[in-house]
Amino acid sequence: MPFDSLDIPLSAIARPIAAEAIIIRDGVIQAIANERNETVSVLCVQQSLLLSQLGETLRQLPQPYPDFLLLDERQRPAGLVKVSDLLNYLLNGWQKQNVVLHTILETMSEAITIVDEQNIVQFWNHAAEKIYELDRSKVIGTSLETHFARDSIRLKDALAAGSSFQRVYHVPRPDRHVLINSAPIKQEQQIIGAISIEQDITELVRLHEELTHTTAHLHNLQQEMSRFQAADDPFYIIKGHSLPLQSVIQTAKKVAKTDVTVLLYGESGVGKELFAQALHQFSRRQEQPFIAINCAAIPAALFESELFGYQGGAFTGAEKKGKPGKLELAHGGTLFLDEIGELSLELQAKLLRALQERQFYRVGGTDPITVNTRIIAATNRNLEQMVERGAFREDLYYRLSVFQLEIPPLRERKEDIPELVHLFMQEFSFAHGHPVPRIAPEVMQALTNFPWPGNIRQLKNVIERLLILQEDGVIQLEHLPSGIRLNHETVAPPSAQDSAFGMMAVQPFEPFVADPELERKKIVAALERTYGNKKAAAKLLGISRGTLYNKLNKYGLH
Ligand SMILES: Nc1ncnc2c1ncn2[C@@H]1O[C@H](COP(=O)(O)OP(=O)(O)OP(=O)(O)O)[C@@H](O)[C@H]1O
Repeated sequence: MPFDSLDIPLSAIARPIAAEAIIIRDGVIQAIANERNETVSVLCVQQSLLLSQLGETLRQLPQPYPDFLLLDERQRPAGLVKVSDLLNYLLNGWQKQNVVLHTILETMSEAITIVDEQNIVQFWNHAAEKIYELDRSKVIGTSLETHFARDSIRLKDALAAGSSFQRVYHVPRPDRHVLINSAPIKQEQQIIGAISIEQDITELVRLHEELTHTTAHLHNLQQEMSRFQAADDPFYIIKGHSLPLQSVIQTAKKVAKTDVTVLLYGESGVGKELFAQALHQFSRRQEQPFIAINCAAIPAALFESELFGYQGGAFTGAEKKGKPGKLELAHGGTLFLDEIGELSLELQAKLLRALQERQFYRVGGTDPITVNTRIIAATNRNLEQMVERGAFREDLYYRLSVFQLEIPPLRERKEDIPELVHLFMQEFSFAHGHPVPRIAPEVMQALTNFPWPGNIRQLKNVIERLLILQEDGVIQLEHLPSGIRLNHETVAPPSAQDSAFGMMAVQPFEPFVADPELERKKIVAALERTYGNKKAAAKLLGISRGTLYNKLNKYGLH
């Protein structure tokens, strides 16, 4: 039997028959004599018979079925078709077709499910086993509802409504995205089951999400670039769109246009120097020098000559013709006094005098020097407390803090972290000649939850380290410094503020969640976040894979 034929070529099965064995009455063939010369009733049929006709034909006959007398085109006897031969032929053909059909279904990369009219699974192919991680031995003969949430079974629609649908996007489980083709299986207008063919597009969805992410990032970069090209906003070097940071920037822009002395407050590494530079660039003095001096880095003995300069021959080792100090070099521009809290009381007095009188003397000099220099100072110390303790002069404090700008630490503007991470990742990748690696979601989560005592400087260092340690273009949790990993493992439950931004869709897991609905949601979110990868989801949730499987069972999340 050809694989695709529904015709039964009767002549191929027919046995030869002698003309004298045929019994004709009233000109009509009535019967034949068999080998033992007994009379046997026959059914006269044409050369070939459609399978559908065969069923119909047999149904009209008495049982046991008679043999067939085959007629040729001119209605002359052409041979005898024995019912047993016909059954053998049909059985053989059915077996062949069955094997072919099975091979086709098993070779397909789509998940194929066939249910009967009771929604009991009759067929479950290899691709379905793989996609749903369910062995056929567990599925065949059971209801789909034992494995999938009731309202996620689209086959039921095909069964109930008897309608077909094509390429319907569906999420049968939190970790799976499929396109379904489904149709009822009908036999003579009666629905006897349904079939669904599901194409797994999980990977496609994941890639698409990544692409959207990358495109959004590219878009941000382009925006930044255009701002850079416009070169009209010196504050663009200060990255971050959080409200606390943006509000400091707005205030800084206002004070930048004046000549007022500014005191920048903030923890180490928050970007005080960046602010000082931007303040200068945004001021009328932008064409004039910006000179920075770190009060902590210069030994007290040298500080005075650094700040005020010295006269030729003022002391041994000094240049003959003398040297201008930073205050003088910054004339017309800005002098940035970093770490002002480290200045000794003696030097504080000297600095105060210079600021008050707007003139000073070089070390060993006798001629007063008058300068027009704007002062911006910065500190990570609490100067008010230092004043109370007598470690900082009160008059200098008031002189410097005409306008105070407090730069918030990174932990108070966590929403800036993903942006900064991506930015530094790009910068360092470029510098090291690497392609930009991908960051596993749990890494971003760990970075965002870390309190960053060293602020942006520390974050920058960590990113550079990650870039060196990354493997295969992906940064994983194990690449993080142990302190950050430890914090990630023990971090407190999410605050309302944390969940305000998308990167934090999944929050660290609390092992004993009292509210099962909340626990269920967390698990679903983790599976979505990890595209159904249970190992990664368990890691993200901070539980073992076994516990995750137990919980999936408990919540029916299959
Ligand atoms: N908002 C920001 N965007 C991009 N880079 C930043 C930002 N803030 C700080 N940085 C970077 O972080 C590092 C530390 O910044 P900066 O030196 O300005 O901090 P600081 O507050 O002056 O530190 P310290 O008090 O220790 O002197 C620098 O490399 C700086 O470029």
